[in-house]
Amino acid sequence: MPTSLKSARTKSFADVAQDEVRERVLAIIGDIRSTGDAAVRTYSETFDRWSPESFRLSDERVQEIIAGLDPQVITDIVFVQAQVRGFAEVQLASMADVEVETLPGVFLGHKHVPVQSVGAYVPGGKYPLTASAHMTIVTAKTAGVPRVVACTPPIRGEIPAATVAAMHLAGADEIWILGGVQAVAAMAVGTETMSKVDLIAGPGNAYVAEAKRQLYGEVGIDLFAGPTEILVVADEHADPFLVAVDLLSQAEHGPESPAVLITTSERVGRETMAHIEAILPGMPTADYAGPAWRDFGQVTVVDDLDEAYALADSYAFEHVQILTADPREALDKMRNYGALFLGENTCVSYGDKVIGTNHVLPTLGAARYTGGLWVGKYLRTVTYQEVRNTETSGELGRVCGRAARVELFEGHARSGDVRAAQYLGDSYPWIDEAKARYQSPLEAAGQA
Ligand SMILES: NC(=O)c1ccc[n+]([C@@H]2O[C@H](COP(=O)([O-])OP(=O)(O)OC[C@H]3O[C@@H](n4cnc5c(N)ncnc54)[C@H](O)[C@@H]3O)[C@@H](O)[C@H]2O)c1
Ligand SMILES: [Zn+2]
Repeated sequence: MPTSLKSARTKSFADVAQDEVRERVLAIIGDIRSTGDAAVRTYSETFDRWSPESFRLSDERVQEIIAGLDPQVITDIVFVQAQVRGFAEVQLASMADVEVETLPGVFLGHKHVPVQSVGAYVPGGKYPLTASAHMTIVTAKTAGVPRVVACTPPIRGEIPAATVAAMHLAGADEIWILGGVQAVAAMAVGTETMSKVDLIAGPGNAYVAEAKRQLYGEVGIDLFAGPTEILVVADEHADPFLVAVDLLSQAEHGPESPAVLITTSERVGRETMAHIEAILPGMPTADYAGPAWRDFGQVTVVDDLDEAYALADSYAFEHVQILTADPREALDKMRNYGALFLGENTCVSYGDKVIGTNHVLPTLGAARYTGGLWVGKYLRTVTYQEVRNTETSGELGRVCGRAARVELFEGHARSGDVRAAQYLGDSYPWIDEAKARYQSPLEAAGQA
């Protein structure tokens, strides 16, 4: 039986705030839909105190911003983008186009066609999330998306220079300093200055994630990627100090970010909690990490690792870190997670910032039905068919006629009938009657 050493104060952020978020987002989208750029500007002023002449940066401005950066920042961006691109290319190569002959002369196939325009949302309200530019833009460009519009908010009234550099180096075609619902809505519905996109990708806070959710259908979205979540599965071999550091690394994203430890060792659970209390006071981002841990932090002791995996699966969390003697076991035993981090030599921060797997990942249980952002999310798998054998076409026509009439679809059935008649000589009274009633328009004109 699981024993709780620390439970969350409130069940989840979704339970406490979702209604308020939903209504506010609905109103903002409605305003942007009706008054376009004017509403975008008003909301940018209200939420970000940001109202430049143009929200879109010119190429010259982008070059100036890049020139002002420490060269090491650029070198690191280039390194990380190479990791993200390299892995995305391997994933792309795993997606073969197919064509198969299923019956004599029947050719069925699928192709992967890139989405033609993408809006990449790069968060930046609390932190300038430079790495999100690699994740959304490099991956879109690897998929072959021709137009990528990149949006990020100003941070405390300033343009986030490293993020702009990352957007440019990733291959963004347009760079806009615009955040929140106003950016997502402008990209989805279009305004006087923004031409709308086909799909919006990228993570964000509860408002951004909700805006994508509400606009889905009108525009494509990658997935529901809201406030960060971390869950650690640890056995008695885990180092409680490391567990504490890694839990706080994700709690710092914001006060609504849950951090959960499931362990087979009560000692590891208690020592981790004590380390967290000791680390927090000296942590510059304690204003976010502290409340996140206090309100949404959980520690549960279970009897064995199978119970730990089952409990972890029930959370379906974004990030799941396995700190056990045999971390790879989780690959076979776990089902619900956005990304797995196996063993103490890696961590969620590597996934977030450097290693090359995508950090845009499902939250709030979305891991039950989707993985994270990857090159495949920017591709549409479209099918085609061709029948090169008339006899097979006639035989399919007979089946089509019968199958469609079961559904009372006479029109569908007739498309099958005409082919069965033409290629196999079948006769259908409706064809004879329709042909008898037919009058050629040329003859009709001649008679008049
Ligand atoms: N799931 C993932 O893959 C993933 C990855 C990275 C980051 N994240 C999450 O992204 C989020 C980033 O959040 P952030 O806030 O720092 O940046 P953000 O860019 O997502 O949001 C900032 C914007 O929120 C808007 N906003 C702020 N308060 C508002 C209000 N009261 N009403 C309406 N709009 C408001 C503002 O317009 C601002 O531009 C974090 O929650 C982080 O955990 C998720
Ligand atoms: Zn993180």
